[in-house]
This record gives sequence, C-alpha cells and structure tokens, in this order.
Amino acid sequence: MSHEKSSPSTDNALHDHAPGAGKTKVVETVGAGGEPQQHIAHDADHSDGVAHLTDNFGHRISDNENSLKAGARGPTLLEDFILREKIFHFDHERIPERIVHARGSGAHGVFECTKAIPELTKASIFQHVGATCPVFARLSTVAGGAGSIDTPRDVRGFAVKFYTDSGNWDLVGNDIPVFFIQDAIKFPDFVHSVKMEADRGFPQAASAHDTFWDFVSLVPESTHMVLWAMSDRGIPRSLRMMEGFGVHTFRFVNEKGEGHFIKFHWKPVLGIESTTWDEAVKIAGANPDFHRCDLFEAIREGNFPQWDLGVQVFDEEWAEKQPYDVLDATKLIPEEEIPVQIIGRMTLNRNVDNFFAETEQVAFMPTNVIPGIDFTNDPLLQGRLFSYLDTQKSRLGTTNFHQIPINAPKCPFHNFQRDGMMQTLVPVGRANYEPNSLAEAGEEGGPRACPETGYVTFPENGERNDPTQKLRIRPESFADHYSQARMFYRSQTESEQAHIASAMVFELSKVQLEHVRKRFLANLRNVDESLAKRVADGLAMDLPAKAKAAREPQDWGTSDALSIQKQAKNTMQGRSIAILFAEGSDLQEINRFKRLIESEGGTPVLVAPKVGGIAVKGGTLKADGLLAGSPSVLFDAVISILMPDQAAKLAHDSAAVQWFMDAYSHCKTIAHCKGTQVILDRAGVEKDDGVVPLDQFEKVGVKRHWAREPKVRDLA
Ligand code: HEM
Repeated sequence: MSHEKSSPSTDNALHDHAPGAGKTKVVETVGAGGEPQQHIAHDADHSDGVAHLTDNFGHRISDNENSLKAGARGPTLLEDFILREKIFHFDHERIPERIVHARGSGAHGVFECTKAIPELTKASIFQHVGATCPVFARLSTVAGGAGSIDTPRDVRGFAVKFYTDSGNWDLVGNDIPVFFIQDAIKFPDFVHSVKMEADRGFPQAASAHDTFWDFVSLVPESTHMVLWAMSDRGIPRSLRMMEGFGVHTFRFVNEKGEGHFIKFHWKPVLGIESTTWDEAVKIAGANPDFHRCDLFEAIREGNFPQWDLGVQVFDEEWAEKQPYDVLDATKLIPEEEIPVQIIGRMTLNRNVDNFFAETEQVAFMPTNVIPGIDFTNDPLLQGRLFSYLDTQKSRLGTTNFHQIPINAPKCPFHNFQRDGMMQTLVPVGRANYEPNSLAEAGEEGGPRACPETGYVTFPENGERNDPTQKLRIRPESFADHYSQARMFYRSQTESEQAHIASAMVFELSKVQLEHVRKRFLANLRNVDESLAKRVADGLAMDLPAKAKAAREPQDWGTSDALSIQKQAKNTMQGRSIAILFAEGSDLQEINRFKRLIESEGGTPVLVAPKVGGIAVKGGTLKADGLLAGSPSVLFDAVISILMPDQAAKLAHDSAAVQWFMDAYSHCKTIAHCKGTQVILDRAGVEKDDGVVPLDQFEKVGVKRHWAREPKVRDLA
C-alpha cells in the first residue's frame, strides 16, 4: 500500500482555496448600508482568473459583507452557518508558538554536493558531486515570542531540512558553535531563566535581566557561550551573513560500517557581518522585521543567499588526546586544529508562498537522520532526540504532523502507522500490521524492512564508557569550563573585545540583584583578568574574589576563525547602500552610483526628503524611502549627493543630521559631495578613512571603519 497514492493532491487543495489573481471579472457595487461589495457572475469559472467564494465544504457564498439577521436592524441568527464557520475558523487560527525559536523566517532552496565523500559516509546526498536535493531553512531568534523583534542580542537558530531520496535529514543548528549547557536535563531551567521573567512577563526577547544572569553565573559551563552571545555574533547584520553550526559532534558512517566523528559548519558566501549594539537597538525601532524583510527581499530580487556546508572530520583516537571532551557541547574544535572541508553548497532561492503553512508549520527534529549520519553520546544531543518529536504533538496538535506538506518527505514513505487526528491519507486494504501473509491471498501485504538499506545505528557506544553502569553523573572530562572561553576572548580583535566588555556592562547593569553581578564577575576572572576588570570598572564595582574553577583554566592560544573582524570581506555583495538626494541633485551622478553598486552585487536604495517624485538635475526622480523613515541604521554605507541649498535646509532637519551621525558612529563608509559638508559639521562627522569624497567611494568600499570607534563611543 502506498501512502502517496491515496494522498489528496496538495496542488488541488491550494488552488481550490486560492481566490485567483490577474484578469478578474469582479464587479464592484455598494450595498444598502453603503458597504462595498465585490461579486462575480454566476457562470464565472477558474479560467476567468477568479473563483467562487465558498465555505470550507464547497457551498457558494452570496454575500461576504452581511451576516443573516432577523430584520435589517435585528439580531443575528444562529442559523447563519456561513458566519459561524468563518468566525469558528478564525477563532482557532493561532497554534502554540515554539517554546524556543518562536520567531523565525523560512525559505526554500537547494543543496548541491560539491565534494563526494563516500569514504566518510554512505549518506546518499554525499555520494556524487552535483547530487542535489530540495531544502527548507528556518533561521530564528531563540528567546523572543513569535511577534518579537529581529535584532535582539540573542543566539540565532539555523535549521535546515534536506529532503533527500533516502528520507528527510534535519540539521538543526545555531549560529554559535557551542551551547550554554552540557546535559539536556538543564535545558528547561536554562530556557526558563532567559525567557521573560515568570511573574512580570518581561523583558521580551532579552537576556539583560536578573534570571538569565543568575542562572549563567551559577552554571560555569555556560561561560563560553555567554562570551559568544555577548560578542558581535549575538547581533548579526543579516540572516544571510551568519555562520551556522551543528554544535554537537555527530558521526558519519560509510558503506563499510566505519565511523568518523564530525562537526557541521555553514559558511555564508556573503561573509559574516554584525551590527553594533546601538545600531541593533535603533534597527528594532526603525524596522522590527529587519532580518525577515532582508531575507525575503534578497530572494525576491534573485540575490539568492548561499552557504557552503563544511565538516571537521576526526576520529576517536584524535578526540582522546584533546584537553576537552568532544561529546561536550560547550566546546568547539578550533579550525586551525581540524580544518573545515567544504562538501556542499546551499542556495535559498524561493520564498514561502504562505508563512503559516510553511515557516510556522515546519517541524524540525534532530532525529531526522539518514543512513550514513548518526548521533553520538553527547548528553545534550541525546535529550534533544526526545524533545523535538514530543513538542510537535503539542504545537501541531496531532501525530500526523508529518503529512503537512512542508514536513512530508519527498521520497515515498510506507508503514503501518494508522489513524490519529487529522489523518489525511486513505490507506487501502487490510494490511495494517506485520508480519502478514495477505499477499498470498492476492491482497496488498504492505511494506517490509530491509536489513541492507535500512537505517542501522552505529554499534559503538563511545570510548571511556561502561554501558553496564547506570549513573546520574557528569564525566570529569567535561569539567574545564573556562579555557575555551578564554581562547574565544583572546582570539578577538581589540574592538571586538571592547564590544564584549560593553555588552556585559550593559546586560549586567540591567541585573538588579547585586550578588548575581558579583558572582558573574568572579567567574569572569577565570576567563581573563583584564576583561573582568574592564567589566567591573564599567559597572563601578570592585572585583570580587576569583571563583573557584572545577578545573584550572589553561591557555590554549588563539584561533582567527573565531573573530568576525579578522575574516571581514570588503564587498558590496548583498549589502544595501543608501543614496541620499534632494531637489536639484544630479541624476547622472546618482545613476552612476546606482550602476556601480548593482554591478558589484549590492542594492542601491534611493532616500530623499519626499518619495513621490522630486525635480532633480536631468529629470524627476522617485525615492525608495523617506529620509525620516529610512534611518541610516538600515544600510551598510551611505552616499550623499545634495545641492548646497538643499544641504543647508537639511542641516536643520534632525532626521538628516541623525542620519549622518548614526552612519558615522556605526563606523560606516560615508561618501559625500561638497555640499553635504554643512550637515556633516552639524552631525560632528570628522574626516577619516571612511568619510570620503564621492569619487573615493569605490576605492574605500563597504566595510566598517572600526578604528573610528574610540572617537564615537565610550566603550568599556
Ligand atoms: C536539550 C537541549 C535542547 C532541547 C530540549 C531543545 C528543544 C527545542 C524545542 C522544544 C524546540 C521547539 C521546536 C518546535 O516547536 O518546532 C526547539 C527549537 C529549536 N532548537 Fe532546540 N533544544 C535544545 C538544544 C538546542 C541546541 C543545542 C540547538 C542548536 C544546536 C538547538 C536548535 C534549535 C533550533 C534551530 C530550533 C528551531 C527549529 C525551527 O526553526 O523550527 N536546540 N528546541
């Protein structure tokens, strides 16, 4: 029996509900109460580009504006099944949001294998260069609710569903390669502490509050990830410019049954880019959907975001020699030790058609693995293997959530699971059990397992482990909580270190329990004394005694791969650059910059004091954004082309002055004409490598000028 044979066609389902678009035959009238009415002719059909409005059972509706009443001014009748169905459905539209990662943005795409690795894994997708499979990615924040802002300081989820020919593989990772805790049993405690506080319901989407810092200061294993979250990684510029990590050590298994440990990495082709904290806060006000819009618009414009998938491969022998445990999710493996080999590329090339049906209903599960990919004994991963299947029942309401099109595999699936709420398949025949001999009687006997091609769990249980003992114990090899946090901090540039210190000062300043601040500072002394001192000074607090470490931290050197600034790309690709103009600005000059930006893969955005069309030298020009509604925090660099009289006028407009002040204080390139100088003077913008005349824009490019930062911000 084949499930897909009896499955209703998704296409039909979609089209039956679609109102149709394009060449409609809609007649507009006005009802007795002045209400607008839109009707179609009784003989209209789909070919007219508009469908008949019906209820959910296919009954045509005659009036979508008025409920059925006992008299024109009388009460509404219970008999009105059309009204009742419409309101009933609306009343139940919302489903529970995800307990974590509630806010996310999704897109479809394709994954292509760029390096065959059959010696490492039998996973079908990695057998041949050029092999492809469809993917769906959901990139998310963690702490905030579904309606929260896109740019809080937070970890970002990086979940990808690969619809392979051997079933779905979900790589459910984050944009930070380590995690806050080592054992799944602490996850509910950790999440409770970071979410809005239980009694007051705030703060939303923020870690700057008592309970988060209370928890992390009591749990030293979280220190490494706290450093990452307080670094610029916690405030990405764009979802398209984040790295992704599988976090846990996984296992590849090849055809011979040999296993290799691996770590998964996603490397963004556009490079890694972050905002500054002040900028992230302002973006939240200017456009709370900043990341969602950015991803959607890039894909709509054909600027498809891409990531290379890489793996670090190592064996147990190597793992045994490391000063940390590779099963401990609070540790990473420096790329300098085990380089990342690129094995494929993901391109996100199609926006969702419907946010709810796809992005909201997609159900990722780390248990979705395919032959050739296996788990390890990482105790955080082991807990996740239970959690995700379990939570889908609560969120999507039925064990049949796998039938929702976004979750269904694209390869055939057959089994004896039956019935349940919202069963949409219609299995035929009597074979809902196995073994059976119905085939001998000419009936459909159903599917059977295959020992050769079916999923076989890797037999080894891991080294240094006695599976005959049942223990609630954390291995001693997990006890070093600070050495990698130190390595992370010391691998950052001076300006990145300052950002971490300032982020900690900011967050701890919101912590009202003073003993919590002290305890965190005491822990921080184990990471780096100068950092602890800096944060204490920023809070005007004395340094408390150093916390006792379970294991004395070691100096493990530095790793450039941990710094964003050391890997920064000076590129216009994927970046948006504002061109400010006003009356009389030179159209030719504006077009020259537009062409330059476009040819480099960037997006020029025209900004002006009015949008509808302004008389410029050489014609009339419409703007994409109003100056007052398009603050410079939304762009990666700004260009200003203004006639002196207009510049003089704008010098008295706070939106214009703030525009340059922000671009300057966020260390962005400002390319400007002579006329603009009057505004720059009012904004306190001083000349430097990034504040340049128009003709130097191309040479300077779109990058951050971090050397400027000490002039504009008093960092901790
Ligand atoms: C024991 C630890 C963890 C537990 C129990 C846990 C549990 C959960 C749960 C219940 C959800 C909501 C899923 C849904 O409603 O669809 C979720 C989402 C998610 N988790 Fe975890 N999680 C854990 C650790 C992690 C770690 C270490 C990572 C990263 C490696 C991670 C990445 C994600 C992502 C990306 C999502 C969002 C998936 C989506 O976009 O729908 N989680 N997690």
